Amino acid sequence: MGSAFPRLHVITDARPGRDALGVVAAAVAAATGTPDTLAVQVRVEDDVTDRAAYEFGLAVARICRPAGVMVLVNDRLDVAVAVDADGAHVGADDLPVAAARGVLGPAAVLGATCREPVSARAAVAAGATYLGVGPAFQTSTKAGLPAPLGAPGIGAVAGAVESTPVIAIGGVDVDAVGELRAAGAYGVAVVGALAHSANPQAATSALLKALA
Ligand SMILES: Cc1ncc(COP(=O)(O)OP(=O)(O)O)c(N)n1
Ligand SMILES: Cc1ncsc1CCOP(=O)(O)O
Ligand SMILES: [Mg+2]
Repeated sequence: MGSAFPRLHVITDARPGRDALGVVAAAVAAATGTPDTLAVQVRVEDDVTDRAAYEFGLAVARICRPAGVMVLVNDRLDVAVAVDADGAHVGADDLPVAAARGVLGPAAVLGATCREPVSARAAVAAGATYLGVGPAFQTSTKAGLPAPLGAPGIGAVAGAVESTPVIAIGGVDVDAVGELRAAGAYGVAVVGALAHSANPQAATSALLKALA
């Protein structure tokens, strides 16, 4: 893994019947030569067993590690440790940020979901190294979310935390990257933009180019 924090976070599509590993392999192939531009976040459905999540995380790590691509694990810190991931991502229903930092240790990458400046500053103070902020726009891959923040809402959080990278998530496609970056987002996280693409490698290349 290189020294720069990745601007593109590809999150595995947790829905049944999806070729999640195929998308990961395509994304990693698109990042050949620039591995530190990409992170892959292992995200599974809540009802997936820890054993299955672990096996899936190992399979993702086997694709990412040889290529030098960062691996993060959503929610399940034990799985993150067990597969020797670079870090993890937590939200409101997961371990608190300070507790997650305690589990992962000082060197790990730790992301926290935030939607507004006050909780964003608190997450950084508690040990978050990046923030996942959204939904930026309407999304079809996660239900029950609050109203979209739009680029201005993303920018409000980015302005509140200054040097902590803000990763915009939710309904993000390549056409939205410029607007989100202009608002202050450091990078973006995507599920559907790749999972719904007929050519996830080309879609990743386009996102990486827009983020460069
Ligand atoms: C980069 C990034 N941002 C936000 C999220 C969402 O995390 P969370 O709010 O805990 O929701 P779930 O993903 O666990 O359903 C994320 N995973 N990654
Ligand atoms: C996990 C998560 N949190 C907010 S939106 C989302 C899913 C990703 O959104 P999209 O599929 O629209 O990229
Ligand atoms: Mg979560």
